[in-house]
Amino acid sequence: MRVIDQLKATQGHTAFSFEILPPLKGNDITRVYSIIDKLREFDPKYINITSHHSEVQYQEMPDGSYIKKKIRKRPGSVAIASAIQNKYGITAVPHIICKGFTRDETEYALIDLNFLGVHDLLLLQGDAKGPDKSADPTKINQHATDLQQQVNDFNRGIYADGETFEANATPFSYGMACYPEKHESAPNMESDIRYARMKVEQGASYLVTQMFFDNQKYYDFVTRCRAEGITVPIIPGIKPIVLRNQLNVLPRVFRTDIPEPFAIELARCSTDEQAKETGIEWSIAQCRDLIAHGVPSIHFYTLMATDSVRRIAKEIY
Ligand SMILES: NC(=O)C1=CN([C@@H]2O[C@H](COP(=O)(O)OP(=O)(O)OC[C@H]3O[C@@H](n4cnc5c(N)ncnc54)[C@H](O)[C@@H]3O)[C@@H](O)[C@H]2O)C=CC1
Ligand SMILES: Nc1nc(=O)c2c([nH]1)NC[C@@H]1CN(c3ccc(C(=O)N[C@@H](CCC(=O)O)C(=O)O)cc3)CN21
Repeated sequence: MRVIDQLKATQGHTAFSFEILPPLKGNDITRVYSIIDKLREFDPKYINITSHHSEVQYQEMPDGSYIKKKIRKRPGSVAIASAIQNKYGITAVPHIICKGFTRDETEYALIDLNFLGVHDLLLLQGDAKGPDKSADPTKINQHATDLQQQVNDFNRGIYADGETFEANATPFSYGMACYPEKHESAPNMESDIRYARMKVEQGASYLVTQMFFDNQKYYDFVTRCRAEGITVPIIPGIKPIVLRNQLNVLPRVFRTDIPEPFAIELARCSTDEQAKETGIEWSIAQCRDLIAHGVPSIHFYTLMATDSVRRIAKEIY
């Protein structure tokens, strides 16, 4: 069932979903299955699979010179999405990103996903991992809204080069990202919400938030979006903190505030194990409050935090 239909079918119960990363190149899919097996009992309505483009790295040669290498550390999002759907019968949502992929490459991924019966996507800009000077910007989608146009065109039977084909009987549906604390490159919140509204007007059936640790920021953001005419579900994204240094890393990398009481508790932790326990408690409190506010679903970012997500889910579902 499509994500949006899953969200509509919750009948007042907050649904559970989570996001996984493809294994590092060289590892097999059993790593993915072991995460899903740990979280399956909480009835995930859908599972997101992140997408990672290649990164440019310089490798030192024996003679002291360097060669430039493009390395894709975590390939396989399309295949993993299909494998999950077939093995578990759970809706898989592969991420499709702009950065690092030409429109042609994206088109081939859409064609493969269509053949595989994976019809839910999350459309994102993606993070730039070092400048790739060989990439031709005219061949790459710049913003998530450009990628969205490509998917909409594909749904209508128009390829990236303008050629037409008989549109697929089963079009893609998709969600997109939003930022309760503003995206780092947005000049102001108004502009960020304007683009969020554009995403919805042009076809996003729901929005999922960047991680946040202060629910009030999420509630205020939802109120503002509703006032701006955004009516689709806005799914809160929750990241359990598992490391002491995330107190400083997450605000720097994701521009998300850690509220003072939580920051004080984390600063008091002398081991990562204590930070993990503190993170679990904070997420449980956050989720209980979100559920009390009737959110349709909570989406968990599981990276390094599968055990935490399991313990949180046990408490709240
Ligand atoms: N679930 C997930 O995995 C999530 C991932 N992210 C990540 O956050 C990053 C940003 O992704 P998106 O939000 O998809 O990027 P985006 O392209 O929608 O937005 C990036 C910035 O550009 C602005 N913007 C959007 N469309 C524009 C347009 N047509 N013209 C000018 N400005 C425009 C936005 O307001 C924002 O400031 C990515 O790295 C993504 O992977 C963020 C939240 C959740
Ligand atoms: N900008 C952005 N990119 C993403 O890939 C992304 C988001 N936002 N938000 C939602 C989810 C959550 N994601 C993530 C990704 C990494 C960590 C993480 O824990 N990273 C490491 C290193 C961070 C760094 O230094 O780059 C950490 O120790 O915190 C957490 C959540 C992936 N997704």
